[in-house]
Amino acid sequence: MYLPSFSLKGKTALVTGAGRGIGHAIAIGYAEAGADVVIVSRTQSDLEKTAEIIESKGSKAYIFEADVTNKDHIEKIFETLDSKKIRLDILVNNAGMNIRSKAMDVSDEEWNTIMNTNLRSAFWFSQKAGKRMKEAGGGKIITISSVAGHVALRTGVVYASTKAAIIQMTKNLALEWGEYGINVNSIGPWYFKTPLTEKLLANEEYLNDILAVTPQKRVGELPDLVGPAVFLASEASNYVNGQTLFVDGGMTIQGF
Ligand SMILES: NC(=O)C1=CN([C@@H]2O[C@H](COP(=O)(O)OP(=O)(O)OC[C@H]3O[C@@H](n4cnc5c(N)ncnc54)[C@H](O)[C@@H]3O)[C@@H](O)[C@H]2O)C=CC1
Ligand SMILES: C[C@H](O)[C@@H]1OC(=O)[C@H](O)[C@@H]1O
Repeated sequence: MYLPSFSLKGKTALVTGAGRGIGHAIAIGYAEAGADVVIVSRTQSDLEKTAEIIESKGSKAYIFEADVTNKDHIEKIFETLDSKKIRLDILVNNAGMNIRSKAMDVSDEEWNTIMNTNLRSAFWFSQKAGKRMKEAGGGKIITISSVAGHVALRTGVVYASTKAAIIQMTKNLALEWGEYGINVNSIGPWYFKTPLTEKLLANEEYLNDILAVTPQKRVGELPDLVGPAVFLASEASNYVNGQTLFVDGGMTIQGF
């Protein structure tokens, strides 16, 4: 038999930023693939809505209202998972944000907020999850980067720097943890309509600029991203390590 399993049945995944947007979609997609899901974000009401949908799919949802920039919150999440003996097979570092300042205008506060949310949190969650996955004999770590980590965009140098760093963090963690059966990969989306981007995408001129450099001439729909996220969380990607999968309608191949 050559076809590996794409199912996540019997697995437990932790998804940060699962209250809305891409994280919400991945959390539900994982439940549809059979996983139980630990969902983390700052907004309890968003988490409860996500949990309700996860449970409607026959999976368990574990809610953690937390700020991923607060290391004590991260510590508390893993202490709780350990005390409740909740396994961790899959980690998706999704939580992220952007402040689209020009480089000459970036403040210290903006730098710290974007770096702490997008990059620092992903490393601490990965370190905590990696230790448990090593003990368990393996696991899957997926971090959401961006095409902004690979090509220059007009959406901010600090955000782009965090997304490029995620690509390199992914390679280094894969190098160190591959022998423990841990697959560490990243997904680099182009534009998807979410609360983070809806104002931008509502601007017709801006949307036309996006489509002009997108071979598929459309922005992403959330199922376009959930498929690759399920692949990287499943046994079907057991020999894929340290990679960044750009889910971008062909944007990153666009030359002239
Ligand atoms: N939407 C898009 O077009 C693209 C998004 N991305 C990345 O995808 C990821 C998700 O983006 P979207 O779903 O669009 O964003 P969003 O703003 O719609 O959702 C982000 C989620 O992260 C949570 N979050 C943010 N800061 C947090 C914190 N400090 N602690 C806990 N939770 C926090 C929010 O509560 C929300 O649930 C981000 O890493 C973003 O950089 C990458 C490329 C394109
Ligand atoms: C493609 C980028 O990641 C996209 O650009 C933005 O302005 C948003 O911050 C998204 O992340």
